[in-house]
Amino acid sequence: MLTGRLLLGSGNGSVIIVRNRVTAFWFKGKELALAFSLTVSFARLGSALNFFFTQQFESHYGIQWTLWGGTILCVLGLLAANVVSVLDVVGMKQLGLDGAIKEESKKVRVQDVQHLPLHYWLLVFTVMFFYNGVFPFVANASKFIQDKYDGFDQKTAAYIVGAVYDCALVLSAPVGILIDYIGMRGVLAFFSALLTLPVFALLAFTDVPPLVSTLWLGVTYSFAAASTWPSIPLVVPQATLGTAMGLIGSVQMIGVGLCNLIVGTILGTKSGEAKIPLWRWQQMMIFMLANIIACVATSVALNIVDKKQGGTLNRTHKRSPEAQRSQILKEDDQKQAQIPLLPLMDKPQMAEPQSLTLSPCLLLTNSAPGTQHVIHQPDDPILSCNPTSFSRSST
Ligand SMILES: C[C@H](NC(=O)[C@@H](N)CCCCN)C(=O)O
Repeated sequence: MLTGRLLLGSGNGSVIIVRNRVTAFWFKGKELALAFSLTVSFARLGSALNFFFTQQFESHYGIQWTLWGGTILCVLGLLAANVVSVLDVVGMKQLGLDGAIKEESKKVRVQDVQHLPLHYWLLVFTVMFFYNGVFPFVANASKFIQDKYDGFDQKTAAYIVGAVYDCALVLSAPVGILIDYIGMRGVLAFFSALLTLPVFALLAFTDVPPLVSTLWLGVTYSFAAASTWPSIPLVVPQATLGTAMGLIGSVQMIGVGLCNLIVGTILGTKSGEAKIPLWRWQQMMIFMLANIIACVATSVALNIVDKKQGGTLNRTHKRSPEAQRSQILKEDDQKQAQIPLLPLMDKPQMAEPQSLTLSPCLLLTNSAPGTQHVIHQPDDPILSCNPTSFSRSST
């Protein structure tokens, strides 16, 4: 069992890192928050389907067929991953970026982790503390509801807990669209954490129906996920994005793992049957609260640092089609006037010969026959590469 779960965790963890890297690469400067939020929605759809159907499937067909069902789903995931991989490679080649990305990635060393910006580390801790309050709670909440409130059987309690993920399933995409338009990632991360505080206080110390708290948590969780994860590509260089995504996932899950151990110690029972006294549940909720308070603190620090460094997180990075079109027209005019590419840069310091910053989303091919347009996106740390491979080139 442990071996199986370790294998599942390592496979699943790697898939998440690659998926995040691919999403960040192809959607940066476009609907990045929506793209990330849709991955959260589909993950939560998986949780909801699992929640509603797996037990019934098992009681009809037995554990062996249920496990084979899981295996078939993994094979489907493998096929989908292959399709994504082909699309990624073909797309990179079409943009002429494949060689440059490989070159840049080769230069990334483990020591580079220490050069990841303060922004990034504050995001890591904001994410870790937030999820420390959510995942261990969701894992134990069904038992809590049965122990604390009268009249809830196991199934009803499980449905009430499931409301956290059902809410995220529905809200993630609209929240992603909103964030793509308004930016405000740092501010929303802060408010998501702040507004999560009452959830645990209500559960621990009042008789307000638990569904209110789980729906509320579903809303703040949707905003927290949609504002934090898509912020990472905005603060780290493209070549270290895979490392940055992997690291944040590891720190997050180490935090959640440790919290699960602490919660286990607080609740003090291994038996699923015995009723756990309310004071123990209250201690657990206070522990969840402490994590969310830490999350509020790190998100405040995140916003302060972000403001000092130009406000990248709270700005919108999505370009309207008009903005993209006017940039193309501007470049066309300059091309006709035989003005070289580099003076197009908005920021003079970005125009150093060794460091040209590009997003694939702003590299438009075929807008004029045989011509590849390279459009600079200001403040975009996505890719540092040799300008000769990217300047306007005839194809
Ligand atoms: C987007 C976020 N993803 C994660 O937290 C993953 N690192 C781990 C998911 C594990 C779920 N059992 C999320 O799902 O909110």
